[in-house]
Amino acid sequence: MSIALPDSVIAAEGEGDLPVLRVATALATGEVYLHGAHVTAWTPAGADPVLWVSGSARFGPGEAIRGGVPICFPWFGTGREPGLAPPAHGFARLAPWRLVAAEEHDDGAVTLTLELTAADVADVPAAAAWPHPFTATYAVTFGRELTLALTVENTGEGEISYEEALHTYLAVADVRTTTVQGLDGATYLDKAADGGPEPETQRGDVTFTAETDRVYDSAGTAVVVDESAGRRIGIDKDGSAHTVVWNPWTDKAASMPDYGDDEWPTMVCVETANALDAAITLAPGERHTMTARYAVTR
Ligand SMILES: O=P(O)(O)OC[C@H]1O[C@@H](O)[C@H](O)[C@@H](O)[C@@H]1O
Repeated sequence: MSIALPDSVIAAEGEGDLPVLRVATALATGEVYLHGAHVTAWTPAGADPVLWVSGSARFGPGEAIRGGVPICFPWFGTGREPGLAPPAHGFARLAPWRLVAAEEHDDGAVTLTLELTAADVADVPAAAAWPHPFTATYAVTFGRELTLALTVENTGEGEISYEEALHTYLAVADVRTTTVQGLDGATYLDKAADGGPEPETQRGDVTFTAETDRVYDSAGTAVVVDESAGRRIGIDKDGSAHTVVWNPWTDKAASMPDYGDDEWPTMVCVETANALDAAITLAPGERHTMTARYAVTR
């Protein structure tokens, strides 16, 4: 099925010859690859790019793009059961999503809707580990705000359970002078700590002085305060019990082949997620939507 595109959207060949949709409106520009339904760019008019993509990112079948907004589904990290990973973070970011709708709204914002079903992942090797019927629908709205809404429907006859994250890589001038507000008092699991899985409690704003890899119990708004750039990125959300904050710092950066050794100061991931004990369980016919909205302010 070919979908009619508004004038503000073009279909093109992107990096690695992968199909990409590029949006250009008076409000913003943006880009989404069908591979992984991966949003790789969003730049509101008059602003600097908000999403970060590594200069070493790999674009190709079987590769997850390093940067932008990878979709983690139906597991997060290594998942809650043995036998899911590798790959980390599920198969959705490796899968061929389909464009099912493209709409320009009266205010000039553009929504691209992509879909992935169990049938679409028949040839994705990692999907064999989670053999459940589902339909995932991802509505991406590029405007003065970026809105990402991931809906998963259980189309089978048994219960399904999954984890999910919108693993957003945000561009910052210097992570060492960046803070994340909104998580004060939240408990978190520190995946970077040697001390084990005991939850800790956030005191004040999150600052970055070492590898940071934390899953916060937080359903509320977070704000990335990028002091050196003089801008703030607000992340408002619905249907999400966790906020994950990640920066690999030096050693982990050096260990990743698709991430430049010196790139770590220029990004921070603030992820809208339902992981671990907040995994979503759906009865047959049920659906769940997780939404993240990003806005830039000075
Ligand atoms: O390298 P990946 O699979 O894209 O994952 C990047 C990071 O993603 C984060 O969400 C995880 O908490 C980290 O542990 C992980 O290292």
